[in-house]
Amino acid sequence: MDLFSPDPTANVLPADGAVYYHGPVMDAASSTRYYENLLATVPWQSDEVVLFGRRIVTARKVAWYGNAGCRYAYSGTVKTAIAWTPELLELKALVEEKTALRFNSCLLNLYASGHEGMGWHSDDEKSLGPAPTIASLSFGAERKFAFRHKRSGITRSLVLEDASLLVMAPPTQEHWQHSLPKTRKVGSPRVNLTFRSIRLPGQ
Ligand SMILES: O=C(O)CCC(=O)C(=O)O
Ligand SMILES: [Fe+2]
Repeated sequence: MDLFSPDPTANVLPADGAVYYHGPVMDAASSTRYYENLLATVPWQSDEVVLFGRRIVTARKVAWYGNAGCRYAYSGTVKTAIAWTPELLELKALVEEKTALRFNSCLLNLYASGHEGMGWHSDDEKSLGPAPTIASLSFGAERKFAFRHKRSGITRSLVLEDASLLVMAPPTQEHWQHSLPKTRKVGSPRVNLTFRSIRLPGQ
């Protein structure tokens, strides 16, 4: 085995969770093709979140794709998923093959540069169920990704490379928060896709 390639069976976290970094999961030509397709074709929009009772418009842009009928209650608004494109279905199939899991929706994030990031949070919305696995695919600029344990405050971080896959398995969201820190060192865009499984009404 190449000493420098990540071991997808090694847990990034020391306790209370399971995070696996697969490194790049496709060749450079494919990743450039997906990156350019996503930048150009996704209807990117600023996200609106309610924080301490105030409405905040984020610099980061988002889009939410999913199976027909996927609705998602999130920070005071209800979102309806956009129908999968052929490219996103290809990426979903790749992620499902790597994780041996199925996903029915995907939240896409666009960070124009290192001036944009995402603060500490857990992906613990009720609609994800009690033990969600989140699979995160990254394209474009390399960015640092950090974890912080909710009780002890200990942190772990890693660099998410172009075309890389990160899998956050249960009970990670229960005990850890994650963030994408802002940085002055990055001047180019990063696209991130987080595949999730939303529980639909009646399930
Ligand atoms: O951009 C990332 O890598 C993380 C995105 C994230 O944490 C989220 O969408 O919940
Ligand atoms: Fe998240």
